[in-house]
Amino acid sequence: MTDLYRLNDIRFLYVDKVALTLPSLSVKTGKITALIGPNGCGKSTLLNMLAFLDSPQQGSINFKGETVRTKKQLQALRKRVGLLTQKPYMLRGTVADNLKLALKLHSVPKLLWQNKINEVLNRLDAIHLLNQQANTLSGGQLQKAALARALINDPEVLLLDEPFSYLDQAANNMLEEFIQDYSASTRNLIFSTHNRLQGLALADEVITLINGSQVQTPLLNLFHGHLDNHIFNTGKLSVVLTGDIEGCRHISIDPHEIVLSKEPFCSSIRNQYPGRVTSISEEMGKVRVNISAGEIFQALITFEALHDLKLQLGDEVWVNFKSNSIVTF
Ligand SMILES: Nc1ncnc2c1ncn2[C@@H]1O[C@H](COP(=O)(O)OP(=O)(O)OP(=O)(O)O)[C@@H](O)[C@H]1O
Repeated sequence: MTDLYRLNDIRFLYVDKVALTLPSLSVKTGKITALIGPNGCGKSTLLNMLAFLDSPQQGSINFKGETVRTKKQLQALRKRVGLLTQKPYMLRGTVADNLKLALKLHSVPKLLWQNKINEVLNRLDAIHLLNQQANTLSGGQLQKAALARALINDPEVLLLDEPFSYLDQAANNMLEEFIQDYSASTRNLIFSTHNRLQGLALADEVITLINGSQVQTPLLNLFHGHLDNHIFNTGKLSVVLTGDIEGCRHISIDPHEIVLSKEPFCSSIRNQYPGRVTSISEEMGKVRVNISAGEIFQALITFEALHDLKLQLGDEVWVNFKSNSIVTF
């Protein structure tokens, strides 16, 4: 199946500051894709590019097999995607007025407007906002109204930039359900979040960005620090690395690669740290255990392992991982 997007050799700059460097990046068709990474890593910049609002200074974007070359193409493609920006902006007038304008810009016959507006607002449980002035909406209501606007023309791709930012628990749950239902309808959805666990839990595919580059790690157990002679020092603990590594600034350890034990291992594992269990929760059929051991580690273990270890909150436990399970960048 053709990729939804294929980006090649991309460089995006704000004046002379490089915001994105992506040698090759693909987004699969019919999936929920999460774009995760810390503040300032380039998520919004990438989403604006995927919405065809901004073009990179270098490289090419291919959408559904079509390589974008001209301004005319960009303008046409903009209409095929829906973007919910991080800080949505609505024009003066009611929510309905804003939705009508979105329909008008897509040349939808007037006859269909009311039905479409009611349908999209009902879908988001927001029909009560229909006649509310846009400038009186709360942060969460504005988010819903803007999501309705992004959805109303049934886009081929829905792009959501940090959609959970201003939501209370109920609205957060509603949006999570919306995203999960969206996947069932085989539409394409890409959302950005700095909440790694939310991204991992909701998405089929995850794209992780650090400092404008894609990294092949889920960013769990991500630690920053300095490398000195195969010892990576985070300031709170020292981690032994092996192999030919030069000047890395970050390490991450896959939570599946962390082995927990009640006693220290007498084995070749070089990285062993005593800690204390700070939380235990179920996650996607496994058990996530957080351990405070200098740094906070997250381990994903089986229910059998939890049972065998008889782990409880507050228990002392050893965090163990092999040097070759550490990703450096
Ligand atoms: N208009 C702009 N002019 C100059 N620099 C910008 C501009 N917009 C973003 N940047 C810079 O580009 C980098 C990427 O920003 P971007 O907004 O894409 O990151 P982000 O991952 O979406 O961040 P956040 O999670 O805080 O929204 C940052 O260093 C940011 O300061």
